[in-house]
Amino acid sequence: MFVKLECEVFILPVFDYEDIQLVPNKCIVKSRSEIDTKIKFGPMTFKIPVVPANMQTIIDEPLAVWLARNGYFYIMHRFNENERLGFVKRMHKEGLFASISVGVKKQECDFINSLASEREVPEYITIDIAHGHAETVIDMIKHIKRKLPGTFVIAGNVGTPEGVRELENAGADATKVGIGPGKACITKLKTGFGTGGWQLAAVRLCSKAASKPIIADGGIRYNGDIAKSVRFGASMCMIGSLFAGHKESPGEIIEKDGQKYKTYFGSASQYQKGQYKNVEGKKMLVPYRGNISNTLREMHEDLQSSISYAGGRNLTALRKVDYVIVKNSIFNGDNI
Ligand SMILES: NC(=O)C1=CN([C@@H]2O[C@H](COP(=O)(O)OP(=O)(O)OC[C@H]3O[C@@H](n4cnc5c(N)ncnc54)[C@H](OP(=O)(O)O)[C@@H]3O)[C@@H](O)[C@H]2O)C=CC1
Ligand SMILES: Nc1nc2c(ncn2[C@@H]2O[C@H](COP(=O)(O)O)[C@@H](O)[C@H]2O)c(=O)[nH]1
Repeated sequence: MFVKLECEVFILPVFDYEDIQLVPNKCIVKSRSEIDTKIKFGPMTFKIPVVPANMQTIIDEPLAVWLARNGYFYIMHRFNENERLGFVKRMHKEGLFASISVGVKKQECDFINSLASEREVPEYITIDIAHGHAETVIDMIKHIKRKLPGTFVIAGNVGTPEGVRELENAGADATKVGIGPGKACITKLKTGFGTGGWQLAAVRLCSKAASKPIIADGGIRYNGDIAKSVRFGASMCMIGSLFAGHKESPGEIIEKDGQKYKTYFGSASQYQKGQYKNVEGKKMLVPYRGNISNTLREMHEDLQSSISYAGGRNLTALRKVDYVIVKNSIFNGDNI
């Protein structure tokens, strides 16, 4: 499949995670334990290039504390608006970094002003909007940079090189790429728009235009997709559904036919919004998976293996590997 962009001359390949295989290089380590998966992102360095999605069924304060304490990046969601100042204060009091989300409405500008006047400067602020290539987001980036110049600002979501460039030019320190590839997403069905089905190709296009880090957001279904995101230019991967089923996940536990599940719902679903208006998200059950530390450990180990296949010792090795497009055939007829 190919997409024609703007004029007849540029024809770009379109693919998603399941269409790509990375091509191995000679191994240069004796053990995968020698391999370093750390990533510097903004002012801090983290164990792996992965962040749980800033959604209400994925992250809450106890999990944010655990992640920060254990060397992982986190972004708190923005849906408990009035708790955020206290959250930043509590994280700082514990000697932990504060990473929060904001929207773009008028009261969000006032919230930024209150952080500035209280001298509570979060290390990271993420502007979390469905259609991030917008003047409202540009204004919010400028407002945060004016009031809290020390904060690392992540802005999104976008799905095009033009979106990345405009947000970077407005002052964003990183951009988040992904419109509609999420598991709980129905944007692609309700609006006809987005990067659903070609998210990895969109990450590639956007990263080529970017001069600052990008976060690949949505559509990651297997640990190998993290290596693929890095190959195509992501510095960080935001993941929702793979993190939804844990003991620590805030979603409700449900028992059905003797099996345990947790609920996962979209941030633009009626369950988040409290009403059926401009709904672009749905609710689902995901199988219960036990402790999040096991999943993070497995992601770390799998990424170490990926880097060994890339023929390197750290994440930079992944950026240079060859790849092949194997349209929807990587499963080779197998079901997982
Ligand atoms: N990554 C993705 O693909 C998507 C993610 N989401 C998630 O859902 C949550 C809610 O997002 P969002 O609805 O933006 O947040 P809000 O409901 O806070 O909306 C933010 C502002 O943007 C306006 N707005 C929202 N969508 C559009 C649009 N398509 N065109 C013009 N203005 C718009 C809203 O006004 P009004 O509502 O009056 O239009 C509001 O003023 C976020 O967490 C977001 O990340 C949602 C959809 C897609
Ligand atoms: N279109 C929508 N996208 C949403 C919604 N809520 C969250 N999201 C996005 O999904 C990713 C997580 O994707 P996953 O494939 O890892 O589950 C998240 O980070 C948001 O960008 C929504 O209601 N509609």
